Amino acid sequence: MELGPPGGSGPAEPGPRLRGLRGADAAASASSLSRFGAEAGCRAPAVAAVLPAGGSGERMGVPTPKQFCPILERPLISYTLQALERVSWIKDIIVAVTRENMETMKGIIQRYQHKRISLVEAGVTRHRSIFNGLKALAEDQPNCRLSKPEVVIIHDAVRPFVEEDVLLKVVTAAQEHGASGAIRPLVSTVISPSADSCLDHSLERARYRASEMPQAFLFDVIYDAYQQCSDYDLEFGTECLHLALKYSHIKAKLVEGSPDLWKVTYKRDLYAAESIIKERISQKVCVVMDTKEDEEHVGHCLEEMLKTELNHVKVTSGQDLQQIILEQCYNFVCVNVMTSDFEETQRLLNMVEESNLSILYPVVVISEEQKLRESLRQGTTIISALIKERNSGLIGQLLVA
Ligand SMILES: Nc1ccn([C@@H]2O[C@H](COP(=O)(O)OP(=O)(O)OP(=O)(O)O)[C@@H](O)[C@H]2O)c(=O)n1
Ligand SMILES: O=C(CO)[C@H](O)[C@H](O)COP(=O)(O)O
Repeated sequence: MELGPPGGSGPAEPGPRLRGLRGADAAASASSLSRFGAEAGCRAPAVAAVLPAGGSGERMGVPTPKQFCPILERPLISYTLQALERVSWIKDIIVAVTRENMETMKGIIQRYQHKRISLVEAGVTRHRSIFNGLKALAEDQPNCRLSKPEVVIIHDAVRPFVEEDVLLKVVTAAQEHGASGAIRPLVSTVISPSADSCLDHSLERARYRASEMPQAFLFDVIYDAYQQCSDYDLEFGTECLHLALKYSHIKAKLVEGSPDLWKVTYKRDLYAAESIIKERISQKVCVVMDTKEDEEHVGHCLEEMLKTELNHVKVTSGQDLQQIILEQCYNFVCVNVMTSDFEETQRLLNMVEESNLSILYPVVVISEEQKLRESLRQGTTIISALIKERNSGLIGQLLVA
């Protein structure tokens, strides 16, 4: 078992530019847990998360385990970690990975500057991987820098679209009921075949639900259950809520989850995940103008036109760039009207690269006011198409219209 930040020194700290917003985010996020807790009549608990990431992804049918498969050039697991890291009240994130993928995982943590992560060795089944994660959090582990949380979230590494609201709901429900999990309506009816592959019986679909993730538990409830459960459970079990019921006699509170909580399982799920990510990061675009006056002319018109295609369009001067990057905008359009030396554009490129997230940021440069004025509609169509398509071959390119 490996504990503590991977790679000795752990992932690099964010630069001072990034710290400000994260601090503000953290405060807002932490208070959301206390507020939520207060509304539900509970106090904010200490929370950690365990992410099983030790599978081989057989059903995906590709050699790389699915959690390491790239989506827009970034490994799937990195999106899941990012989703959990955004939630500042999750103190520790324990990821279970196989020994052979330990270095790959450390590389991902380093590359994407993931925080609050500890690695443990995965087991041969999902339940065994989760159990290893829980053991790392239990108080009695020697040389362990982690402390036992009151509530532990369990979430598959291959469910990247988990939002803070559902995490809050399962954590608060776990605090009250001992266990909680996200559910979804069934898409297909569940039937039971007989030995000769004939229908034995079918279930009434409306009465059943699909069990999804995240799930949350009072730590002692789920840890006790894992300590008591049989080898058969650890080998063939698929449901943590069931272990809490069977061994700790806790009936989990079920919480309605969003459709995006599904588990990436087959190859087509990677394409679906990519589409969702593209859709999300295409919604915000920042148009950087090189002079104030232009905002009233080309910039203003461009902004208005882009708004017909994209949700959030913000025109800014180059001075505000740092703030825009802090707000995690993923698309920049530089309009160089007054100059042709691309100084401002180069500054933007440098900042985007330094922010270490550049892989997701296409940069589009439109030059020459006259041309842009003449074909504003065409320019808008090209810009929106580039942003929505996110062809990796165009990332970081200077496109001169
Ligand atoms: N020994 C295992 C098996 C699975 N998992 C993790 O459990 C989660 C959900 O499991 P599943 O979707 O079944 O993943 P795989 O086992 O990798 O997929 P498959 O069943 O297709 O092989 C995944 O994040 C997976 O990495 C794990 O930590 N340890
Ligand atoms: O949905 C789930 C929770 O109930 C689990 O993700 C699922 O049970 C994992 O099982 P498997 O690894 O066999 O796909």
